[in-house]
Amino acid sequence: MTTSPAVEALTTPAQYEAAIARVRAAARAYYGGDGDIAAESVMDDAMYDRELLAVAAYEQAHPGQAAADSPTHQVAAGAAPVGDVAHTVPMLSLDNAFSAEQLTAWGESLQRRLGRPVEGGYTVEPKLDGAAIAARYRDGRLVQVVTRGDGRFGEDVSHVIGTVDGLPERLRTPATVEVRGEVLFTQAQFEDANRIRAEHGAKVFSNPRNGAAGTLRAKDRPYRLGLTFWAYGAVDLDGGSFLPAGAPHSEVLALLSAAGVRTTRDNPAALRCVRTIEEAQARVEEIQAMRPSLPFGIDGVVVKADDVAEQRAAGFGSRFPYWAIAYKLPAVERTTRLLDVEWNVGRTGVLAPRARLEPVELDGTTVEYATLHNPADIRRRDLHIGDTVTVYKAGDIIPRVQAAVVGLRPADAVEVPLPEACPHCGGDIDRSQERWRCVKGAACRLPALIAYAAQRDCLDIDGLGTTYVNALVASGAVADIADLYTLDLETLSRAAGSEKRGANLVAQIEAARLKPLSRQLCALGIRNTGRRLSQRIAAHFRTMDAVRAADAEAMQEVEGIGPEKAPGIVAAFAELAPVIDKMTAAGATMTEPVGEGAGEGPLVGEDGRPMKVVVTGKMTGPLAELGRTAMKDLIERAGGKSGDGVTAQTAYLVAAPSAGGKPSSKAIKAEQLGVRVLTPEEFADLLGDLLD
Ligand SMILES: NC(=O)c1ccc[n+]([C@@H]2O[C@H](COP(=O)([O-])OP(=O)(O)OC[C@H]3O[C@@H](n4cnc5c(N)ncnc54)[C@H](O)[C@@H]3O)[C@@H](O)[C@H]2O)c1
Ligand SMILES: [Zn+2]
Repeated sequence: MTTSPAVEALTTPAQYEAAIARVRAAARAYYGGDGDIAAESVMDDAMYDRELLAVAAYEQAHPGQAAADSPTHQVAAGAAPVGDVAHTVPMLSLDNAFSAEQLTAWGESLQRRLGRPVEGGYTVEPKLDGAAIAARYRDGRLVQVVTRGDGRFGEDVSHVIGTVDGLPERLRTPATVEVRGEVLFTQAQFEDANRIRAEHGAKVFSNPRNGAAGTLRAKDRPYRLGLTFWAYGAVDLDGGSFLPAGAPHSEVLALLSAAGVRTTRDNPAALRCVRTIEEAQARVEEIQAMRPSLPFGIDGVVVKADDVAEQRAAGFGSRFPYWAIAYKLPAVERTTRLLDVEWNVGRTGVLAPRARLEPVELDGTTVEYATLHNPADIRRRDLHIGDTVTVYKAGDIIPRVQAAVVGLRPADAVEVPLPEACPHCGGDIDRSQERWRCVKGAACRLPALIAYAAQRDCLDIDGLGTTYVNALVASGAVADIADLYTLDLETLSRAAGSEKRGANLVAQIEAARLKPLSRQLCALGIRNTGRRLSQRIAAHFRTMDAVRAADAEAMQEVEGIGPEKAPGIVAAFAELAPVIDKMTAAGATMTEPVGEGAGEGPLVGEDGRPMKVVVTGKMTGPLAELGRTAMKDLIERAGGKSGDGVTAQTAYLVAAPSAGGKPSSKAIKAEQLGVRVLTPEEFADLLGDLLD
């Protein structure tokens, strides 16, 4: 699904060495190995992972030429700052899987190592995107905190004791134990941290992970930043009196939780025990679905063998244990180039900047625009046109520009220019607040909005030319679109200069009022929704009430509205609530007649709307040859709509019975929601001759 930045296969020793140098330089910047505390990545993770895979592929193909100190077999690519505190047991990294197939392959390799099936089951827990630490407790008191470092030696960062939520200074039991886990900024802590840093004139952190890693290592900052901890393991240091020998992973974490440490069990995406890899995969998908709503970053899901004896039997490589794997989720942060900053004037006259970017693949979608807040914020982030910037996307929120990678700034980069006059009307700008606005306020855009609404393919009020509109706005008779519907003959005659023209306008406005919902939507002039999209929204929802009730997810069911546009459109409807109420009160039509835009076919519902169909797994029988796109086409030709996830609105789930007899996670969901599940054969029957 996600396309990745291309990395050429390495074919010569020179290319191989150059790739290693790039990986190492990126890793040094990433882990702060150059001694720079507020480390700044020069490559994004997706690119880094691709480069590292290319190095590994070359080493597989040319085993004799692999460098002894290759980043492929060193923790942190051998580039993290190493301290002088020896670890009790090495702190390793994790092997990665990027697909269900790779997770299955890992399960099979684990079985091969054990020489029999895994009996103790697996745990599935979030992979928190922060920095790893080992926290040593003696008799229940936290005495030392150490970073991962190179896995064998770490840095003493005990100065953070007392500032990390979830890592208490005292346990509820006098245990002597080393707790291992991840330290990070939650989203809220990250925003606080950047606010505090801005107040102290310090550079803002480019992302929560780098910020947390830098904060761990910074010993004498004049301010304190709150961090959060989640434990994902422990090392017994008192001969089994706190952690019984042989306690499975899940039980170790339960004991830590009981002792007062926050663990991956105490998390909205909590650790679960499962029996099979299929169940693990289903839980991975659940956690992935939760990701946008989590108040902190995760970059994957970790699956581990729960049983300690099985862990021991599987063993370790130089870089990672064989009994655990990180299922990586698509990147939510990428770096790309800032091409330009555009300024739009909002309905109330606010000047809103947005960044135009070199298109980049982020969390499964291509991103070309990102939010910027206001001029002061642009200056705080020290953004230049031409900069390489980090772009961050949490859930379905519009992506935002986080920071510039100052180290990569080209010589000809220029500070982002700020507007000198209103970009819409050319008038003066009120700069008294952080958000700049046109001094005309709402009146800045109103004449243009009304002229737009009056066009033929919108409300079609032919006689309402620019001069009359300006007169109506200037006299105060019209302050929004809804006011058009309440204008009387006298006011219109005055604006138009004669009673005859006034009467003509009254008749046209009366006709406009009766136009269907799609035209009324168009007249609202919502950014990103032209005439066509207004038609689709109206055909999909049928009533204004349904449109207003739709959240971003529901809005995306309209063809042509993706995760990028949906939140802005939903927000615009909310903002326009008073105008819509006024239009409704003035008698404007707020429904769309069935027929207009409604389809025909076996997948058209009784209400004339397309039925939602979700397809999962490989097709069989008469549909065996059809891939994803062909199935989607077929569903649409039948008048339906294809969707990715099973929801209460899904009409059918088409699923081949799985080979192992185990229902897929979608099938389980369908059953829970009472959605009908059809075999490919049954579905083919339903479609009838559409298949030929
Ligand atoms: N952008 C760059 O330039 C750059 C450079 C180096 C590394 N990286 C990124 O860093 C990652 C590799 O770094 P890594 O070797 O530190 O490994 P990693 O972060 O991918 O995975 C290992 C770490 O995961 C952490 N973790 C979080 N939750 C866990 C859980 N529930 N159970 C166990 N461990 C858990 C542990 O700290 C462990 O050390 C890659 O994703 C790579 O893209 C990026
Ligand atoms: Zn203006």
